[in-house]
Amino acid sequence: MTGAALADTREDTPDNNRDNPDTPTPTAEPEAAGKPPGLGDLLAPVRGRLLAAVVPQAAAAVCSMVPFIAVAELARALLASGGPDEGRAWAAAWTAVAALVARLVLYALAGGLTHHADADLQLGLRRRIARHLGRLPLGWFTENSSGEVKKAAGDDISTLHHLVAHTALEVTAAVVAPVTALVYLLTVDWRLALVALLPLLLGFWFFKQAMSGGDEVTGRFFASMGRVNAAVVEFVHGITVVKAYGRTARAHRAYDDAADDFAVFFRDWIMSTTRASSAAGFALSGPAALLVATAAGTLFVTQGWADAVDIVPFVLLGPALTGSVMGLAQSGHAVQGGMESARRLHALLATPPLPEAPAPQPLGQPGLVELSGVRFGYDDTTEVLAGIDLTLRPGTVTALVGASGSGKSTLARLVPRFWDVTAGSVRIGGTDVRELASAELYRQVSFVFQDPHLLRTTVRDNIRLARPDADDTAVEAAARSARIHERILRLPRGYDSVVGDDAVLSGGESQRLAVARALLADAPVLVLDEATSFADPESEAAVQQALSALAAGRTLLVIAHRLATVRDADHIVVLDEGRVSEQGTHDELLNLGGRYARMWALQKGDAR
Ligand SMILES: Nc1ncnc2c1ncn2[C@@H]1O[C@H](COP(=O)(O)OP(=O)(O)OP(=O)(O)O)[C@@H](O)[C@H]1O
Repeated sequence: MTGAALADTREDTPDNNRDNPDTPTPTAEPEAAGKPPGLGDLLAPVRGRLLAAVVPQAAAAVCSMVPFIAVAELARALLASGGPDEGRAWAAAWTAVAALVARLVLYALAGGLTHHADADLQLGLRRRIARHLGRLPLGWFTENSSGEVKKAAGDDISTLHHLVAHTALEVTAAVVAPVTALVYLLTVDWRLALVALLPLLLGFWFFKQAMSGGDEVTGRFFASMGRVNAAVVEFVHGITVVKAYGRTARAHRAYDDAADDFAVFFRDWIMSTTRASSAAGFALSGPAALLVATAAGTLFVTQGWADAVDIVPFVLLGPALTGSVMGLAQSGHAVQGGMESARRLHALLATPPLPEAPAPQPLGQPGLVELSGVRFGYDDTTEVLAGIDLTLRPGTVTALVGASGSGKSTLARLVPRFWDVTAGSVRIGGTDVRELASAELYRQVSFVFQDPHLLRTTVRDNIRLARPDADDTAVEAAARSARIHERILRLPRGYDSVVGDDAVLSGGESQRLAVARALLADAPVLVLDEATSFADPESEAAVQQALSALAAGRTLLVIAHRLATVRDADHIVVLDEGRVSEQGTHDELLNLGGRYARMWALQKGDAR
């Protein structure tokens, strides 16, 4: 991906500002002092609307009980001992109709309010995340997988949808409807009403039994499930190695063991909770409520404690007392899921961005890159670069070579400010990269790394990503220089072929496409880290030659493992454990007879 292209997605700039105390500290999303932010903080922007939605929802829940109450009253009016009361019967019927209409309107109002709030919340969160991602150090993206970002920006925000749009309303209805029924039943016969509550109390008790040790069991469930998933992922990822080395049976066994452990745990868990949860389910079911209402009603009537007609309301409304409790358990799960998502979203939003210089400085001589006293470590314990002084001049190619792990890629990535130095400075055109506006920085530096990222669009648009207005001649010239033009012409639709669709490219071809893209971006500084490593030696040499020709007026920093491809570089820098151990031209370094000369002899021997 070219720097110029990335510039569009970034707004701000330097973190790790240990060297630069004047620069403001990174502005991660604020957190309440002492308390980790949670779901409540995330929902704060829509809290008012959610509360406003609860009012019509509560009224709708009352209205949902009114038709049952009306039917009960209708029965009592028609079956009254003094004969049918026609006026009361009609009043009950009309009340039922009015309540049904009101319920419809109120539900729509409440649902509209929460869905509106949900849409705003999602939009706001997605914008915040996109803005925040654009301000994170580029290095953050090398350490955090796109899967994690997708989970937060996509899945976690979607999880919040159910919570915001539905859960508050479901909980309100699940509480208000039974309370309405209970209040009415208390007015009919308070003794029978208390008896009708028995299934609810029993159900709660059994439910509590079923859930005992819930946190511990849930923890074990996820741990066990995690082991199964890890075994599957390991098996699938390593399938080629596993097969090639004939270890299929062993890899299978790891998966079998994890699956067996999970099966044993799950069986024990289900066995231990099945009885209690089934009993809870039965106690809270409609038939149990009916059974209690009719049995208690029969007793009351036969004992002369109540009129037969007063049993009707209990038969009609008894099931409503318990019907919504199981739904409440589901809502509990939704809240738990929402809290988990909120935690992840907050973690992402709390990642410190690179601070942007308050007053960005203008650029001096474009293309001049100076590293002075550069020290850097990914953590506080290990120093990867231990004092680098280096000048990359416009019009020259500088090659970084050295053993694996000597810090070449780290050094190259400090130029486009993937991270900030721990000490020292990186200057472009005389200005510290921390003092440059990020858009300016990415106009100055393009980079191509070993694993180029191509977008699922036409080859042409992939090449002109950084300069969408570039004409076809310019695109083709860049492709020619990167030695990929001929290959593109052989694609089914040439430059209009779509990557991943009818443009299926090898690793080396993708890299050359990325090089073409970087060339077209035309930044004064070009950083290439193993950018042609997948290419065969012949085309790698050809691309490197083309790049050298293009170096006129540009500053090139090249990392290549094959020394033959950089022997013509103007300046070769040998890194050893984070320090420059030798530097000079190919011939100078060979004459020196040091590390470079040994590496060269070794690679020449290999080549023979
Ligand atoms: N993102 C990272 N987080 C933590 N440590 C890292 C990270 N990237 C590299 N390192 C460590 O920093 C050291 C230097 O790595 P670097 O990739 O810069 O070396 P290199 O010379 O480019 O190696 P190679 O030639 O194998 O690519 C290594 O010890 C590596 O493990």
